[in-house]
This record gives sequence, structure tokens and C-alpha cells, in this order.
Amino acid sequence: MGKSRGKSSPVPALAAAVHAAARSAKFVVDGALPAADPGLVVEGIGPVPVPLRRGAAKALVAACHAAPYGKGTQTLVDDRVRKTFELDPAQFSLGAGWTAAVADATRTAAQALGLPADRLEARLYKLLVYEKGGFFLPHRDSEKHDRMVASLIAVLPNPFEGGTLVVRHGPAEEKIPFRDAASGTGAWFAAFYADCEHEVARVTAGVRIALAYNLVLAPGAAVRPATPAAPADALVEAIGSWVARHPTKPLVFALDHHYTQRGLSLDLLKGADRTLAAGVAAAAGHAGCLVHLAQVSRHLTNSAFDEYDRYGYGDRRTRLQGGQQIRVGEEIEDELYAEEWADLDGKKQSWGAVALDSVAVVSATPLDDWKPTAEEYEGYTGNAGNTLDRWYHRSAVVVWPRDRHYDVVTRGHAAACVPQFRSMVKGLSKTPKAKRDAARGECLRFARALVANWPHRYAHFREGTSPCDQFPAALLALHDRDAVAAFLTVLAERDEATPLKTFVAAACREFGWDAFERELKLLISPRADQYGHRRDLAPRDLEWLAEVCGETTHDPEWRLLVGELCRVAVGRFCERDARPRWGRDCTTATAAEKSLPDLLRALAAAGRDDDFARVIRYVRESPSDFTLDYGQVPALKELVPWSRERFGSVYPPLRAWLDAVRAELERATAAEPTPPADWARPATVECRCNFCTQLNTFLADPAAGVGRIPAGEDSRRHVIQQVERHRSDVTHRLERTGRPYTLVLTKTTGSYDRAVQRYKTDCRLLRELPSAP
Ligand SMILES: O=C(O)CCC(=O)C(=O)O
Ligand SMILES: [Fe+2]
Repeated sequence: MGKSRGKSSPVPALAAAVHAAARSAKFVVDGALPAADPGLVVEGIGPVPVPLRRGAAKALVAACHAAPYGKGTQTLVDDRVRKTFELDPAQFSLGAGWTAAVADATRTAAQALGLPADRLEARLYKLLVYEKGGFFLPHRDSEKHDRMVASLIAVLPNPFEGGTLVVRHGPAEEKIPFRDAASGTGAWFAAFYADCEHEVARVTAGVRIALAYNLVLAPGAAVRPATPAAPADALVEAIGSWVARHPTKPLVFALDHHYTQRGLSLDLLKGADRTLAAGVAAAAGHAGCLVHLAQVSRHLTNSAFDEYDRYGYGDRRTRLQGGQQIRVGEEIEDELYAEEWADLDGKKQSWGAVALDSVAVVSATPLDDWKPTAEEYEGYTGNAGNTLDRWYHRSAVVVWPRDRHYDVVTRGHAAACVPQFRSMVKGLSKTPKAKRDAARGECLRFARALVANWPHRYAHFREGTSPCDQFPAALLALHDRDAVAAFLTVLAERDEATPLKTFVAAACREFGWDAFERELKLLISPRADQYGHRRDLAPRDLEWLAEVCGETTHDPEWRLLVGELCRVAVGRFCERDARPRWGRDCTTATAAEKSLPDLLRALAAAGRDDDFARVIRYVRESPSDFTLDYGQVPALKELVPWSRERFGSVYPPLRAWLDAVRAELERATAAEPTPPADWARPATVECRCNFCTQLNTFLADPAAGVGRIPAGEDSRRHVIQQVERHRSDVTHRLERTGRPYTLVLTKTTGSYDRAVQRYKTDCRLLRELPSAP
């Protein structure tokens, strides 16, 4: 993320063009409406001529309900925000002459705002009545229709004072007093883009009656509005020279209006944005570039200081934020990215966020003068200084070279691009023969970009699935050896989660058993984590290894390959870890326990008897890493039937292991544990301090059920630690009398209870053990 501060735009010609377009644009238009009498008829009242006759205002208001306003997804009534009465269109009707006049005004508005007049339609939304004191605070209209682009307000001729409509767009502001309507002589309309902030000032006298319309753009025959026949040469040149220098830095043209996701389509752009986007689109096409629309976000984090804090340094500025004075200090982070992509026709693009460089942003309002959409100031928290977070959002037209398209879109979030890649590959089969090679080349470019930008994935985070999981199968469908090799190489570098169960064997079958030996060995060869500790083999890798070894073929290349792979895998699996092992919480299988059956299956299938025996020896020598409960017995339960099916008998080294486990379980279950006959308990505490000696004496004492050790706080804590470490059969509590306090220990049958549990588990494991005739 670059910094833009103090730097001028890299493309001055572009900036100038953008400035000019922004200045000439109108965002609100107003004028007289020819029809004097709207022909208003209200349900429950009948005809209501305007200007209102005496008493008519009261009756009209009585027929209305209080108008709500939108807040997020809610609509609320609050007369501190909006004091207006309204009628829904079902409750009143208007004359034909009036409706024709509004249609005329809509055409006028379309022209002034730069929208296609033949496709802009006014849809009646509400009748609004403002009595004296009525108003509406600044707000933006929500888009009530998919293609709503603007609002039109027609105020009827009925005398009132105040009630001015104020419409803002960026730094610009326009006031519309609805002159003729306020004097009661004629109707008056105003139309403005829906994203413009606007408000209705308080009505100070009289009654202001308005009709609100939504201006909706009918879908057209994808006409590119105002597309210049020949794009401005300067623009083509400026874009061309930018992309030549920065082929993977998207060029960003910030739009002036705000667009919702469904409004991101060239057709629905407003005013100057339309002209700008159409101009850029034409020029970019000539410069060999693609053009998309997106939402741009900037997240800026600065250090910040409260007013009274005198330790600030760096760029000192004072800002008012929610009334609070703070000084903004140096920049900590500046993130700029675009997401929610659409093409010019409004078709959503599924790729994710793409990082942008602020020097590549062309904006009528310089990046640093954007108004934040949200701010968050975090005061001093003790472990971090104060920070000010600010978020900025703008819609934009984004340009990059056509031939770098895949690089650009996969760079931010490759996983998000995988579904699009898959559907492109799927489409190949339906592509006419003549075009298939070109289409396949396109898919391969996409695949290479995905591989180059492949995400880091770790085995232990493998919860749920990722679109990445679907990539290998699609890649295979491209039948390209080099692409497969590149993918395997990247996986060895940064991904131990994407499943390859069928992928590796299928790729080898297609390209030969010697085609990927180097890459596959790399995938399973030993490696260390960032602390230099060895990393376990990923279960994913044992899964494909078992598949490859399970092939039935007499190909000598296959034999060579599986021999090499088994040798590397066993070497890594049986490597002792230098790091100390802490007691493990034994309620789930570890990764090594889970992948044990796959490794053994691979070795048995490949006929690697010695390797098999070596792994079993390793397992038997590491009973706390390969428990009976979660490691050995489950593996035997899986492998014995598998072996019978594959070889018609139990593979001898497997048989030997099964016998050893059975003998161990038989020994363990030969006699049921007996409950303690008196209070004597294992006195196994190794510490020889005065307090631990008292503890051991008490534990060994067959006559004492409760023991008391007076001790200071540190010594008490030490004794409790020892009790916990040795799992001694006592509970403890503190007696807060005397000096020092006394640690009171009460004996339990804890170790006996555990022995019973162990006994029961061993009986169950013995029962579950597969029989070997
Ligand atoms: O009454 C007006 O002039 C504007 C009303 C308005 O902004 C609205 O209904 O959203
Ligand atoms: Fe409004």
C-alpha cells in the first residue's frame, strides 16, 4: 500500500479530465411543472383541489399517517428526524394531465442529469404533507427498485414558507425553495440522484404538499451511454503508458456518486460518472485493457493523542470527531483495496478483494481529502497506544491490461477465483473445436495465475472446506504436465490441506509414474516450522500416498516411485522430535495417530515389509504419542479387514502388531483393580522440602483421612502444585485461622477411580480388537 500524500497523480492528463467532467456535472435539476391542477382525489375524502380550501388541510392530515424514515434495514417513525405526514399511492389518485406533466418533467430531468430520457420512468411513491413545523433531516433515499437512480419531488401549489429542499453532492450544495409552489401559483419539481444527501428545512407557515416519485431506469439494449466514437487520444495514451509501466497495478478512477452493489453497471452510473466511465471504457479498450466496476475501501490507521496528552509527535493535526479534539499522529497502516466486482454490464464477478496502490488512484477529490464513512478512536488501553481508525468508501472504474487479467484478480484472494476457473474449465467441453485451443490456453493462464498466488493452508486449520479443494480436479481436466508440476511445487511450499487423494494417482497415470517424482518427494520431505521444530507429515499427504501405493500395476516406474516415496515418508514419520513433549490431553487422535493407517496401508500395498516393521517399532516405542485408545486399536480395526480384502489374509507384520497389542491388553485386564483397604495412598511426591515431606507422610499413613499442613502462601501454592503434578489422591481447602493459615487435605479414591476407568477401557479395546484366525 503506497502513500499518496504530497504526490500528484501519476497521470495528470487523467486527473484533469476527471476534474473537468466533475465540474460540468449536474446532480439536481428543478423547474416549473405546467399542469396547475393535479386532480388529487383522496380515499375517504374525495377530490382535494389545491390550493387547499379552508379546513381541507385538517381533513387531509387526518387521512394520513406519520411518515417513517429508513435506518439501515429498518423503517422508524421519529419526529426528531422527520416530521411529515404521508399517504401511500393506493390511498389517492391523480389526474391524467398531471401524470403527463410529470412524465415531461422526467424527460427534462433525464437530460439535465445525463440519463437516457427514453428509459427513465417516474414511479409514484408517496404523497407528503408538511404542516407548520414539518421537516426532514439530512438523509439519502434508499433504492426502492433495482434500477432506481434518482428521486423526483413535485410540490403542489399551496402557500407555505420555509420547507426548502437542500441537496448535496460532495462539497457542492443546492437549495430549492419550490418558488411557484410556495406562492401557490404553480407546481414545481426537483429531481436529484438517489445517493445525494438531502434535507427539507422546517416549514414555518402554511402547508407544503409534495408528491414523491422514484426515477427508475428501464433496462435498455445495453447502449453504452455517451460512448465517444473515437476515444480521446490523450486518454488512450495516458492509460497505455501507465499500464506499460505498471502492468499489475490496477488504475483506479474514483466515481463521484455512491453506488450500491446493484447500481454498479455502466448503464446505471450517474451524471459525470457516466461520461467518465464511458470515456475510460472506450480508451481502455484501445489500450488493450479490461474495465471493471468495484467498491474501493481505504482503511487508515494513525496513532492519535487526546488533547491533554503531551507526548505526541509526528504529524500533528487537530481533528474534531464526535465533538472530541484529538491530534492525529503518524500513520500506522494504510490499506487500499477494491472488492464487489462487476463488469460494465453489471454482471457480478466472483473474484475477491484486490489490493490497490494509492498512486494509481485518479480522483476529482484527492484521496487524502476523501470524507471518512466511519471513524473509530481507541483511547489508551495499556498495551497499545491510542489509535484512530478511519474507513473510506468509493465506487470506482478499474482498469488493467487484458493480458495481465488473471494475475491481477488472483493476487488478492485466489480461493475466491477458483469457482470461476472451474466453470471456465467446464465450459471447454461445450466450446466448438475451432475455439477450444484458445479457450484452453485461457484456462491455463488462469491456472498458472492461481498457482502463483496460491494461499497458505495449514493442516490443523483444515476445518470446513475451501473453494481451493475443487481446484485439483479442474486442473487435471486441462491435461497439462507443467501446470500440474507447478501446482505440486507450490503445495510443497505453502499448502498442506488441499486434498489430493485421487489427484496425484490420476496425474501419474496420465503423465507417467516418473513424471512428478521430484515434486512428490518435495511434498513429503522433512521440514521445520518457523521455530525450527519438525512438522508432522500432513494427513493429506499420507492420503494420496496410500492411493498411489494402492495402484495395481506392474509398471517398473511405479515400483521405483513408490519405493522412493515410502522411504522418504517413513524417514520423516519416524523422526524423533527434539522438543519436549508435554502431557497430552487424551480425548482425540493426534494428526500422527490419524494418519497412521494411511501410512501403513501404503507400505503394505507397496510391499515395503521392512519399512512397515520400522513404523510399528516406532509406534510401540512411543506409547504416549500413539495411544492404544486413539492410535493403535483404531488403526488395527481399520487395517486388519483391509488387509484381508486386499491380500486374502492378514499381512504378517500387521499380524505381529495385532498380537502384541492383544497381549498388552490381556495383561492389563488380567485382574480388576481393587479398592484401597485403608487410607494409605501412593506417596509419590518427589520434592524433599519440609512441606512435601509432610505431604508424603500423610499420603502413606493408613490411618489418616484428613491432614493439616500449616504453611505460608508460597509454600501452600508449592504443595498444591505438587499434588496436581503427581495427581495425588487428595482434595484441598484453606482454613483461614491462626498464623500461618492451614492447608487442609482430604483423601480421595482418585487413583483407584482412574484405574477402574482404565481397566474398563482396556476391556472394551480388547473386545473391539479384530480377531485373527
Ligand atoms: O419533501 C421533499 O422535498 C423531500 C422528501 C424526501 O426527501 C423523502 O421523502 O425522502
Ligand atoms: Fe428523501
